[in-house]
Amino acid sequence: MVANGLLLNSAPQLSSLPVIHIAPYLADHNGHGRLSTSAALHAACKEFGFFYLDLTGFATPEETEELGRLAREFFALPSEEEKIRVGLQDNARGYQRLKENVTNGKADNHEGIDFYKPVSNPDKTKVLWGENQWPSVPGFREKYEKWIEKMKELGLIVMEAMAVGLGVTSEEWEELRRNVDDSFWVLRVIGYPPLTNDHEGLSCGAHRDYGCLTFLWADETEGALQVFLQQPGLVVKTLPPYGGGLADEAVEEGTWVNADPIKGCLVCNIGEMWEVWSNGLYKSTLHRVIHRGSNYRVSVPFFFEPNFDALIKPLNAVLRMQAEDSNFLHPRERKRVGPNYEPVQYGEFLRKKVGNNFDLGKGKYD
Ligand SMILES: O=C(O)CCC(=O)C(=O)O
Ligand SMILES: [Fe+2]
Repeated sequence: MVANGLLLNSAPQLSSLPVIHIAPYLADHNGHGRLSTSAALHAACKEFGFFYLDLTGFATPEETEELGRLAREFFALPSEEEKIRVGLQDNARGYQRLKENVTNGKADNHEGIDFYKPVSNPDKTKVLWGENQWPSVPGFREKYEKWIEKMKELGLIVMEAMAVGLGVTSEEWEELRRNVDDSFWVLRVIGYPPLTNDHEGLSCGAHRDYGCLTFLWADETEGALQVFLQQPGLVVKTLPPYGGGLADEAVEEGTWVNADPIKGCLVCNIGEMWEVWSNGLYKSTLHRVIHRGSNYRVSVPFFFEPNFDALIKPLNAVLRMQAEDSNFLHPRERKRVGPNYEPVQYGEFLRKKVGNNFDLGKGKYD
């Protein structure tokens, strides 16, 4: 990392990423709990684009530990991995070997399995439109399918809570809900061997998630996931923000901080579609994984995404809020009020992203 021309090698310990409890939102009797969760989400999305979600009352640490155990069992079986390679299906669903995913032109030091929402008319000759490939590890499919159902439910809960935080009317919420009620979700099960000194890339290169909400469970490994927090005065090279085109590095002011796991919590962050909905008010924040320890790290991100045919455009509630705030300028573009983003057809956008994977030298997040 370059800071004021100096190289910083270690990420400072993060103390400030907020922890937001989902329980008050679930067990609300008077509206107060809901409003407090919504207000906390609003503040976290404006400030960081990242937060911890405490799942007490919704899921137990035992459930997530089991996901980790099953993932390890799978990654220890090379012959099983080869049976479900992405190339055997639609080039998106299935197992990707170590270093096969590329971010910012460099191979990522991880392997993983990708699952997507099943489609009703599968055709493996069309990118994204094939069938999921499940490992034969006993219990794997059953436990992961249960987790997917939970994460879909959580996605709708958090979406509603966020919408409330933005002051949407009930009609506006219904409209937004119709864009996410058949989420074209993605689940990744990722295995990270430790980085070796001769590896050119990272465990997972710096990127912004491109969709809606990411719910990440990771094992107890510390110092691996890092989040880029803006901090005036500290200059580092990063990627350009959403809409900034592909890959050229930009200079931003900030610092990389660790987002270590907290038991009972998921790490949650917003993707670029939320940046569009919120007209730039919420940030889709850069993050990366640098795993240098001695253990094999496992993480399981669930990407709660819009419906495939959703049209994503700045929400009226946000435009109202920004119009009332005479000081509002788009945080990055310094533009005046009004929509700062063109509408995005989610499915088309995703096809381009995933299509990139199969062009030489490009990856999921490029
Ligand atoms: O493994 C992690 O901690 C993060 C992975 C990630 O950022 C991603 O898959 O988008
Ligand atoms: Fe990510």
